[in-house]
Formats: sequence, C-alpha cells, structure tokens
Amino acid sequence: MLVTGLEILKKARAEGYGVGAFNVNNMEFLQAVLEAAEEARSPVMVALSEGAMKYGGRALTLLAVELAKEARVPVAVHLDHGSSYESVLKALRAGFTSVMIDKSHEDFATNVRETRRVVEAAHAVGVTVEAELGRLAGIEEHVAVDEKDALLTNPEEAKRFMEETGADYLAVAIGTSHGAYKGKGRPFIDHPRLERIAALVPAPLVLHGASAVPPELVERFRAAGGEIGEATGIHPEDIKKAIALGIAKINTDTDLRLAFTALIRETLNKAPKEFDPRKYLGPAREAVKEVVKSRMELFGSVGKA
Ligand SMILES: O=C(COP(=O)(O)O)NO
Ligand SMILES: [Ca+2]
Ligand code: NA
Ligand SMILES: [Zn+2]
Repeated sequence: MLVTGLEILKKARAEGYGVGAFNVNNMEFLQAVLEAAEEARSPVMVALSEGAMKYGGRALTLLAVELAKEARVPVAVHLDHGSSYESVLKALRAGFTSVMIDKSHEDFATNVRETRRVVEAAHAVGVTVEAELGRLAGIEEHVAVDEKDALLTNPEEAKRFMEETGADYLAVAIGTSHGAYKGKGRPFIDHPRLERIAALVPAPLVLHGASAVPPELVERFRAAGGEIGEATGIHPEDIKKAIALGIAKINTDTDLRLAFTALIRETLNKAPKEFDPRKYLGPAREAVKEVVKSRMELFGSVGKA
C-alpha cells in the first residue's frame, strides 16, 4: 500500500530498525525493490532523484506510484535530493508520498526558509518532508563538496532547524559520502555526534551515502570488465550502530548500480551472440533484488511490514 514516508520512518525509529530508500531509474530496478520488499515482508522507500525523474519520465513515476498502491507491504515513493521548490511540486503532482528538499549547501537561514516553504506545500497535500543539515563529503548532486568544506551536522543547530522548518525527518552528515569512493579504508562514522543529534531531534534520521560497496561486488564488477578504483563503502557494523542510535532511513544507490552493471557485463561477455534485452536485463534485475534483500536483513526491516 502507498503510504507517507513518515508513517514508515516513525515506526522504524520507535522500534529501532532501519528502512531502505533504494534509488530506481528504470522498470527493472523498481520491480527488484518492490519484489524484494514483498518477499521479505519489509516496508520500503522507492527513491527517484531528479535525474531519475528526467530519465524515466511518466513511464517511471506512474509505474512507481501505481505499483506502490498495489504492493502488499507499505511503500513510500520519495523524491531524492530535490534541489528546488519547483522540483518538489513536480513530485507532488506525480503522486509521490515523500519529498526531500536538499538545501544543505546553502547557509542556515536560506536552508530554513526554503525547507519551510516545501513543508507548507507538501503538508497541504498530505506528503511528508526530508530536509538536510550539514554536508556530505564527496560529490553531492549539485555541488562538489571537498573534505575541508564537508561540514558535519551540528546537534544544537539540528534541533533548531527541525523546530523552525517543521520537516518530518532529517538527513545528517556524520561522515558518509555519495558514490563508490567513501574514503581510504573504513570511513570514520561519527557515532557520538549522531547520538547527540538523536538526543535533541526525536524525528527519524536519514543516512545518505550509506552503500557498503562490498569487496566481492567490486571484484565481480572488475572481473566482468568493469573499471573501478580504490572503492570503499560503509561498514555493515557502522550501519547497525547508526540504526541503534536513531537512523531510520538508509539510502542505497551505488550498491544497486554495481550489481546491475556487473551482471549485464557478465551476461554479455558469456553470450556475445545474445541481443534479447530480457536475457541480460533479467539477471541484472535479480542481482539488484538480492542486494536489496541483503540490505533489508542488515537494517532489521525484514518482517516489519
Ligand atoms: O545517498 C544516496 C545514495 O548513497 P550511495 O551512493 O552510498 O548509495 N542517495 O541519495
Ligand atoms: Ca545536500
Ligand atoms: Na533522500
Ligand atoms: Zn543522497
């Protein structure tokens, strides 16, 4: 059933488990995420970035909202990294039930003003809002944030931010970053900082840049002909600890992309004569589904639907 993000995340934080927000760009990713959720009896958030909305158009947004309605588990359809009020309005018009307005690269006052404007519009139509305070290192969708500018979330500011904006859940910067290169070796996750934020912010907390980039998947990608450098993700133990401290929504995109692409390369390498797309998109869809299921196991959301 199609529900709001807050309905899913409030329960998750209260009961101490995490819910995956999985980025989708096409039909196969969407099917993989929803099938995994139904088989695992897990609530789930289907996330579309602005790029995904542009790439898939109504073929993707209509499909996501309609399939979410038909799903046998709670599903929220979420705009990931909304960069403007207009972009949020498009998602609201498409029937999304959760929207992120990401103004974390702006100054505090601007972030508050822009976020509050989105909260008013979204709440008017029964949709809940994710906001962000603090900056992830690495590449954010619209700004390149290098290490020295990466500003981790200030707990006291976060409290004030949530009170002044009325946002429903908060994306925090505690050391993660987007993509496959999250730092040398095991990225440092500032759990003490998260604990202080969670003590001051009762709302569900969101972790971006949370992909594990597992070595076996990186190897599989390379073995199939993919080229990738010194790739590292967030250690599963650091995810579990973050969930215990108040993280309720965990964004996963890179792991799904690596799995999908590795399988397509593998299938095409093995069958150079193949030109039926279902023969290489199908196994890739299965691979994404397996990654989604393993993430749900790690987050503790299996059986929570
Ligand atoms: O935060 C993410 C995804 O992060 P990853 O690159 O670690 O999958 N999307 O908003
Ligand atoms: Ca941001
Ligand atoms: Na998001
Ligand atoms: Zn993100």
